[in-house]
Amino acid sequence: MTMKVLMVAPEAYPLVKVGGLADVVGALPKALRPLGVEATVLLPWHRFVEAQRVGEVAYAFAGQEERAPLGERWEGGVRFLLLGVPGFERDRVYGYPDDVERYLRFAVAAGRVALGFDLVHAHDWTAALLPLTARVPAVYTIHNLAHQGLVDPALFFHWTGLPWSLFHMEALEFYGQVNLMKGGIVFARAVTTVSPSYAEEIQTPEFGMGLDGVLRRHAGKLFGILNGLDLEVFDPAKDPHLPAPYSREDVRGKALAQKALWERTGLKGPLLAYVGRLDGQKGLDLILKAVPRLKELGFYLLVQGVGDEGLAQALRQVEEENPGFVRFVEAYDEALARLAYAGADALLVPSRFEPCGLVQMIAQRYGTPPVARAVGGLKDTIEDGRTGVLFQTYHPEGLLYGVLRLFRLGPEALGLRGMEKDFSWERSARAYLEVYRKALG
Ligand SMILES: Nc1ncnc2c1ncn2[C@@H]1O[C@H](COP(=O)(O)OP(=O)(O)O[C@H]2O[C@H](CO)[C@@H](O)[C@H](O)[C@H]2O)[C@@H](O)[C@H]1O
Repeated sequence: MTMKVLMVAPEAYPLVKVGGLADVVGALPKALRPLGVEATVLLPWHRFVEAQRVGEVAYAFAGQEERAPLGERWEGGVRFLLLGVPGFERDRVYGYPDDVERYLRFAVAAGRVALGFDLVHAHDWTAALLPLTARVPAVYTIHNLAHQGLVDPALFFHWTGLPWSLFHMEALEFYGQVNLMKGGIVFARAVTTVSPSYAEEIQTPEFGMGLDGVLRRHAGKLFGILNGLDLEVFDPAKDPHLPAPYSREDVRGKALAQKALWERTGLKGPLLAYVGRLDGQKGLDLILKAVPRLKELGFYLLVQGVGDEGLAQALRQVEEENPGFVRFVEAYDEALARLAYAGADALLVPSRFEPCGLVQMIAQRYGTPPVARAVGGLKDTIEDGRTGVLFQTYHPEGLLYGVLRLFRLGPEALGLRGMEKDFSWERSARAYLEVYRKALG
C-alpha cells in the first residue's frame, strides 16, 4: 500500500530555491517513489511561482477565520501544492521583519492540508509547528540549527490559539521566548538531520546552538541521514550549462569548462572557487584573511554568492584591491555555479559548521576536489587525501594548509576519484522510509 506523505517546506527545487534545503525537498520525493511512498510537497505560494488554482483552505489565525487559495503544479512527476496565505506576495523567500508571523500562518494553514495524508514530514523552523499541531504523525528534519524561529510568547499564543500550558521548558519555552524548532524536536515522532556527523555534533554545546540539551534528551528518536544529490540535475554528462559534456571516461569537456570559466571571470588558474550563500556559517572570513597569501602563492580566487551585506562589502573590497586575481560575483547564477564546479581547480568549503553541504558533493561529481573543514557532512562525504582534503583548525592557516596539501597531492587525480563516488539518494531514501515506518508504528 502506498504511504502518503506531505512534505512541508519553504523552498523546493525547481520552484523556489535559496539554498540546499530546496535541493533536498525537490529530490527526496522522487527517490521515495520507487519505495512506495507518494510524497506531495507543500510550499507557501511565493508570488513568483506559477500554479493552477485547485481549491481553498480554511484555517484560523489570531482568532479570525481566514481562507487561502490552494494551487497545484507537477514537476518531474512530483506534485507540488502552493498555499496562498497572506505575506508571500513578495520577491524574496526570507529576510522580512515579519518572517516569523507569515511562516507561522503558513504552518497553521498547512496543518489543515495535512489531514488528507498518513504522515507529515516538516523541514526546518518554518514548518516546525506542524509536529505539534498536525493531527497526523510527524517527522521533523533539521537542515540547519542556526535558524530556530524565536517568537514572543504573547504573540505566538495569540496567533496560533494554542494553550499557554505549552509554555514550559520541556515544550516550547526557550529563555523566555517560544522556540519553534525546539517544538519541532519535542513533538515529532522522529527527528532527522542531514548527516550522521551533524547528528552527533548538535548534541554538544559547541554545535548545539542552545538546543544540545533538548537534543540529548530526545537522542533516542534522532537520526542522521546523509543528503543525496539529484543525479539527474547534477550530471556533467548532461549539464546544459557546460560548453561540452564530460564524464569520468572522457574528461576532455572539463578543460573546455575551465576555459569558459576563465573567460567569464577574467581569471586564470590555478583557480579556487567558493559557491554558496554568504553567511557566517560558511567560513568566508577565513577565505578573506587568506587572500594575501593565496595571491602570493599564485592562486586565483572566485567567490560567488549572495547574502550577508557585511560579507558582501568585504568581498567587494578584496576584489577591488586585487584586480585580476579575485572576482566576487554577487549573484544567484545557476549557470556560473555549474561552470565553477566543473572548471575550478578546487572548491573551498571552510565552514564553521556544516549540517551536510551539497556543494562539495556536486564538485566531486564534476571532478573538482573540495578543500573543506572537517565538520558535519563535509567529513561524511569527502575522503581526506583521496577525493578531497579536510582541514581541522578554523583559521586561515588551516585553509592554506589544506589548499597546499591538495596541490601537493595533485587535484586532477583526486578529482577523478571523486567522480566515482556514489552520491545517489537511493540509500538515504530507504533510511527515511525506515524512519517514516517508526513514526507511524
Ligand atoms: N549564488 C549562488 N548561485 C548558484 N547557486 C547557489 C548560490 N548560492 C547557493 N547556491 C546553491 O545552493 C545550494 C547550497 O547547498 P548547501 O547544502 O551546500 O548549503 P546551504 O547552507 O544552503 O544548505 C543547508 O541545508 C542543506 C540541505 O540539508 C545542508 O546540506 C547544508 O549543510 C545546510 O547548511 C547548492 O545547490 C548551491 O549550488
